[in-house]
Amino acid sequence: MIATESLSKRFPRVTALDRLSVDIGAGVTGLVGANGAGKSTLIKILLGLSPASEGRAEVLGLDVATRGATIRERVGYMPEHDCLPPDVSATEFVVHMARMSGLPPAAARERTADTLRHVGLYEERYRPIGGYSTGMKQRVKLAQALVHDPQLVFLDEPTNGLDPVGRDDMLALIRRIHTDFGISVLVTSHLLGELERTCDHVVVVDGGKLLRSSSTTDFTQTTTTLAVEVTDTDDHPDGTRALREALHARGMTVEDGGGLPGAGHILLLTAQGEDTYDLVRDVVADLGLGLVRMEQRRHHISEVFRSSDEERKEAAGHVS
Ligand SMILES: Nc1ncnc2c1ncn2[C@@H]1O[C@H](COP(=O)(O)OP(=O)(O)OP(=O)(O)O)[C@@H](O)[C@H]1O
Repeated sequence: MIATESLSKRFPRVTALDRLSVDIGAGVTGLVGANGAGKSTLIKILLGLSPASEGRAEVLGLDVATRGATIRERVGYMPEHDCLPPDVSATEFVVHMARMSGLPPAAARERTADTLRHVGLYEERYRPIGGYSTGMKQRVKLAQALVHDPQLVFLDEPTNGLDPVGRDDMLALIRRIHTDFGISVLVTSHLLGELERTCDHVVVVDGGKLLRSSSTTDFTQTTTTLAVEVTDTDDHPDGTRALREALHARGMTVEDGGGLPGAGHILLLTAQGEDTYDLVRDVVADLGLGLVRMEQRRHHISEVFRSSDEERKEAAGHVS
């Protein structure tokens, strides 16, 4: 769907993209990076709206440097910032955008009604956009990106400014764009957790460079770390501590489950094969504790950032 080869974009004071080479296939792909990482710049280059300084890129097999107009016919774009006219209704605006994309009047009206229904804006479609909530405005922006039935959509920070419920609704909607209509999605966010849940594939950029590109399942692959949680008992009012001490006594290295939900009651230890499970089970039973859970931990995407930060700090340390 998208391929870039050593793509760079330099502004006078900053390099927004730095020799980025990445291949993105069909499905829902998350483009994640902190503010200023170069996400919006990449989208503008892929749409043929902004020229690259170096390198090349293709979208749907079309060269972005020469085929921008054709790319924009086949790709929908939801920009990050508010860009909606306040005085017109969602219907008027989306019909206008459909006409701009080349749909005849009747088809534009029909597609607009269908798309607004799909994004959950049907009831309010004749009210002026100026009176809409942030969530409703985001849906109008999404509808105009979808109205001409594109093969691919670029969604730039679609959950920006939404409350947690609004975020979840938007993420579910994004997933359905692919499952219900077969449209592939490139969605940007600076929030890792939401991409972990929504995307098939995640591309991580940092300072305009590619940090990692892999399937979400690869990101969240299981580790050799076991998370163990036990109950307290009358004999052991702090069951977690009792277990930690007992495992220590058997030569195991045990850490507190710091960043995990319910932290404090969770112990982390490295599994040395199947025997570790049996050992933990036996120690828990000997102490008379209840075993709430014992599971292999999964990686979180945020760890990719943490380890790259650590690498940077380490590199800086070596220089100084
Ligand atoms: N037109 C421009 N002129 C000069 N610098 C720019 C321009 N557009 C972007 N930049 C700079 O390029 C870098 C990358 O910006 P970009 O908007 O692509 O980041 P982003 O990852 O989309 O972050 P955000 O979500 O905050 O928009 C930033 O340092 C930004 O200040």
